[in-house]
Amino acid sequence: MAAIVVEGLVKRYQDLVAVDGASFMVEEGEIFALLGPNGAGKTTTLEILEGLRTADAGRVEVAGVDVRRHPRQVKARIGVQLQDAGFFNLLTVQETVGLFASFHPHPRPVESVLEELSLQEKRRALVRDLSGGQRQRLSIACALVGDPQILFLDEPTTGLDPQARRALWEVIREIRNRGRTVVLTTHYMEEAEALCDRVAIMDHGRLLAAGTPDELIGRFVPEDRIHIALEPRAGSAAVESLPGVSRVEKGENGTVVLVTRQASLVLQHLVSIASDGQLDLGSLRVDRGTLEDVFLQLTGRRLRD
Ligand SMILES: Nc1ncnc2c1ncn2[C@@H]1O[C@H](COP(=O)(O)OP(=O)(O)OP(=O)(O)O)[C@@H](O)[C@H]1O
Repeated sequence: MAAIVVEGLVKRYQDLVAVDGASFMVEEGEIFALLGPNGAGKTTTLEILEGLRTADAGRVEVAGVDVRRHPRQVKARIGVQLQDAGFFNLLTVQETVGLFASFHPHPRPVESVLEELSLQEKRRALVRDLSGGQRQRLSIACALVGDPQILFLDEPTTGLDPQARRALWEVIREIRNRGRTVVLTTHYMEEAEALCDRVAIMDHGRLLAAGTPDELIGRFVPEDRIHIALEPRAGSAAVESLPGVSRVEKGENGTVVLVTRQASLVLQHLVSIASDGQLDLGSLRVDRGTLEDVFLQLTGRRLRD
């Protein structure tokens, strides 16, 4: 069953169309990302799903409930990560999660949520003494303590160092593995690729494409690039005519790049002619397309220009 259904969503701020007819679905039990640059309309979309803003047009169903008609019922089923400005600096971690637990009719035990977020050892620490990564985990703990079916995270890893970011990915995967649905926003392509089951790419309020990272890469950047360093005496002629090679480009440091939609076929042939002694392979690397390339293909520009 779908956890979320969005159809023809439109939101305007005066003359600006912040969300321009977005339609997508989120399946139960998946990690789903709205991915796009600053100003793409991700937060606006998320806040409409959460019942915090009203749409100008379109239909939004969350956990089977129409958000516009029954916002309270929706709020009882979701968890929303607040930015840490909402915390009291002089409360401890345990007191903060306990406070959020008191807002819900059937909260989870505070202790089990602290454990899930690896915050047990910090339970007596004051909020003001936490690191950036610990604050992010605390804000997720507060969103989880009400035992929501669907968890919303707005840019959960922004500002974290790579290690804290990876630790948080693990936490988010665990939440999914416990059968919950996670909807997040990010402008990190590699985060969406590594963490999310499905992504929707947004730009200027429009939803450009949605699918698993593999589907999007397969659809929009179907070519792989096989970089090979040939020993000086080997000519590139032997590899240029291999079956499956669409074209040959020059790579860095004199490498030859075979562009192909059939990487495994080309690799088999490469290995076979190398073992026949017809080719002396120095080194070999296969580059697949990335979501960054998908974005470039769809918009003509890089995400982080
Ligand atoms: N309350 C508001 N009033 C007027 N314009 C707004 C308001 N909120 C957002 N906008 C505008 O709507 C557009 C979409 O903003 P939104 O915050 O949804 O984008 P975003 O993709 O979440 O960006 P970011 O990654 O920077 O958070 C932006 O151009 C923004 O300036």
